[in-house]
Amino acid sequence: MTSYIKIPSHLTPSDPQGSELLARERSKATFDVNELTLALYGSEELSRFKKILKILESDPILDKSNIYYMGRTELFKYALRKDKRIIQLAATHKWNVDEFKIASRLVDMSGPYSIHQSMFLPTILGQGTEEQKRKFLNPAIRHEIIGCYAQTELGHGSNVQGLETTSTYIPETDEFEIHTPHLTAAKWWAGGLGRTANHSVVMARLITNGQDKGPHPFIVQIRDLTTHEPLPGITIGDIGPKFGFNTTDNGFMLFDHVRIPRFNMLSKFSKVTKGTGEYKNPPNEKLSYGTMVFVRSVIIFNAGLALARAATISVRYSAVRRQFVDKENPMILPNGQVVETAVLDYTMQQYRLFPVIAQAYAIYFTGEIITNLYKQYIDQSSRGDFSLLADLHASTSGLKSLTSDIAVDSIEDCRRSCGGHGYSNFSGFTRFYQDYLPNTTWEGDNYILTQQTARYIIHSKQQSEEFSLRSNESPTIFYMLRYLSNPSQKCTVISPSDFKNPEVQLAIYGYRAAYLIARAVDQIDNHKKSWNSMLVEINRISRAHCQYILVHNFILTLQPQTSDSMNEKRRILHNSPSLKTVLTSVCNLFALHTMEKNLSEFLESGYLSPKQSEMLRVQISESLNEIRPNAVALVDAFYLPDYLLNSALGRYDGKVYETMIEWASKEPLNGITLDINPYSEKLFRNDVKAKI
Ligand SMILES: CCCCC/C=C\C/C=C\C/C=C\C/C=C\C/C=C\C=C\C(=O)SCCNC(=O)CCNC(=O)[C@H](O)C(C)(C)COP(=O)(O)OP(=O)(O)OC[C@H]1O[C@@H](n2cnc3c(N)ncnc32)[C@H](O)[C@@H]1OP(=O)(O)O
Ligand SMILES: Cc1cc2nc3c(=O)[nH]c(=O)nc-3n(C[C@H](O)[C@H](O)[C@H](O)COP(=O)(O)OP(=O)(O)OC[C@H]3O[C@@H](n4cnc5c(N)ncnc54)[C@H](O)[C@@H]3O)c2cc1C
Repeated sequence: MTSYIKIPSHLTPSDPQGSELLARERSKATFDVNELTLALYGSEELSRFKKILKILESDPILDKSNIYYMGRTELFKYALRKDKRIIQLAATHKWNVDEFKIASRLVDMSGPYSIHQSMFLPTILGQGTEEQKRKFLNPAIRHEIIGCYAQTELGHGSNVQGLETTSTYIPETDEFEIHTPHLTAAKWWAGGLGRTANHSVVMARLITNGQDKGPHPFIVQIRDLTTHEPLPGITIGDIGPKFGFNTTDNGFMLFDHVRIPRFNMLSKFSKVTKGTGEYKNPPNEKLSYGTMVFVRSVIIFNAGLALARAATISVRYSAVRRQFVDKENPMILPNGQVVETAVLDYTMQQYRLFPVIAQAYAIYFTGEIITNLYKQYIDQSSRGDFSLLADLHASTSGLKSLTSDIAVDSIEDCRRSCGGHGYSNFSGFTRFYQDYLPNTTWEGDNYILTQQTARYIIHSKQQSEEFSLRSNESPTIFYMLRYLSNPSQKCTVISPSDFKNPEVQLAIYGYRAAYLIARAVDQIDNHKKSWNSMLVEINRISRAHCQYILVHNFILTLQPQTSDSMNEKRRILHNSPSLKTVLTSVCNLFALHTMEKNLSEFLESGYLSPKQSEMLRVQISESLNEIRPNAVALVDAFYLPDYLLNSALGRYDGKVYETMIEWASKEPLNGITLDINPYSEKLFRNDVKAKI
């Protein structure tokens, strides 16, 4: 890339250098970073990751050095080029789905084909018959057709039952007619629809024999495969600039009585019979919402990765960045020189950043557990057993909401922890934050989704006679019985270190959640409170329940398991006392910091006393001290390469200042000649100065 300013090459940052500071941090670690990386990825995935990284890093089309200087159109073209390139590389190197996902994660830019891969393919896979998969899935996997997922409309997104687009069965021709009856029925937001897709999953109300059977998925070809023009009766466009996610062409679409064959209704679960138009009910009414459950489970896992990334940038930078000399405890180099204190040594910075490391680990482990639960559901449902669906829907809804909220808040906290440089695109936070942000809205607005979780739990409590029975089936609400059976219990903590006991932590979380649930049920059942009047409480219930799950899963991950049930990753962890020790500190910090952030609810429940809450704060401070020597190593273990981070602040080698000035010298604004005379005729000249 062109530099427009020549930076004097003899200048280096004042000592100590960033690389030296990070090396000192790394030498303090009490555990083997490579071992922890292996425990997170597993040897097979790690070696695939390294292999794919090498390919991507050296590919000129996937070079990221220019992207901070691009506007929307240029960025979109770049995104299309890189999407095509990944597909070509996948074919050359014969990548499977997992390898393809690794490559997409590393290239780290939503693109015109993203929704094809994340929603169009999974919808056909999950909702199509074998015949439909042969017709649509195989060409879609080969990218001979490109699809999108058009569910949301201009007037309705959350209320799926309120969608207005219709799909009416026409027995005479054995077709469906897709139609947009009102402006509010215009499909809106679908990723890839604006300029790219030639097919779409369209969620439309199925009307047959005059009866409205509600929203169902249909495959509709929307553009000509040769000219790429919209097909007759279909109007399509890009919806315009957005807060972020500008590398994807989110689109709108209107249908004017467009006919498609009956075959195109995805019919794995419900069907319309040829000629008679008879409707065959699905085994569970919500199976057509299956793609949302899948994507929500992916969002939970991705929240852990987003937190790991934010923590990596801000922790490394805070180890390099120095401000003021802490007079009571100055930073002294091996040569005796007193230097300014690394901002990571300020306790306030630790209190802001170390909980983010802990959140990343906590959500990573729950992400893995939810991914496995989803696989288990898919396995059972393929045999006609849908018993896990209600619990899976409840837990993925609440956890998607909680984890993406945590991630959005923490990414911004991490960005701010980098001071002024956090505001520069070179921090690696700007597009990352903008593109992450819609995770709190898409696949279900985060506030709305908490109602799904709370409703499931409240129903379970209301049916308390069968509750114990149902809780056996439900892997996520078994804890409630224990606390509901003895509502006057008190927390047993008598000294700060008692808070480190996992049993104590679970009891505190369990009691608080059960208390909120019992109180809401009392309000609804005995005081006839309306659902709407209870929405704030309902949101609290879902969050309390999901925080319990996160803490429970972290503790579970660290507990010894029978070797049979342990996979390679867990075996590495359990065979290493040093890993278990450091992760136990991280787990404690997660549990206790989350508790402190929600202290009013724990106190209100009466389980925790004000005296105990003081001890809690003492123990949090203790946990921060425990983590301090391992902070950089804990983020290094995430193994997020510079190629992914694309951050001057979070570089592995600590060369923050050298990179900042080098990247600034490439700003094209530095290359244009300006006429700043306010009275001259020309506003400015666009000719470029001599290139260096
Ligand atoms: C093969 C190759 C694969 C490659 C894959 C590669 C990569 C994959 C990777 C990545 C993906 C990662 C990240 C991001 C990807 C994509 C995001 C980008 C784009 C975003 C797209 C979108 O946003 S698409 C649109 C999404 N829209 C929504 O989410 C709408 C939200 N609203 C709803 O879901 C629902 O309407 C509702 C849940 C809010 C309310 O439901 P509704 O039916 O209206 O009514 P009720 O509330 O009355 O519920 C009735 C009962 O049904 C239960 N229920 C509801 N939903 C579900 C469900 N989904 N599953 C199961 N059960 C459900 C509900 O609990 C009620 O039950 P009870 O009657 O028993 O109480
Ligand atoms: C970047 C991006 C990409 C997207 N990609 C796609 C895509 O590919 N395909 C697709 O189909 N869709 C897509 N969407 C749409 C997305 O799924 C919806 O925007 C989302 O589900 C929220 O729905 P809504 O916009 O109707 O919000 P609304 O429901 O209108 O929400 C507005 C406000 O009302 C509140 N609210 C609404 N109902 C209730 C209630 N019952 N109780 C309490 N509060 C309530 C909400 O909390 C929110 O604060 C995308 C959206 C974005 C931002």
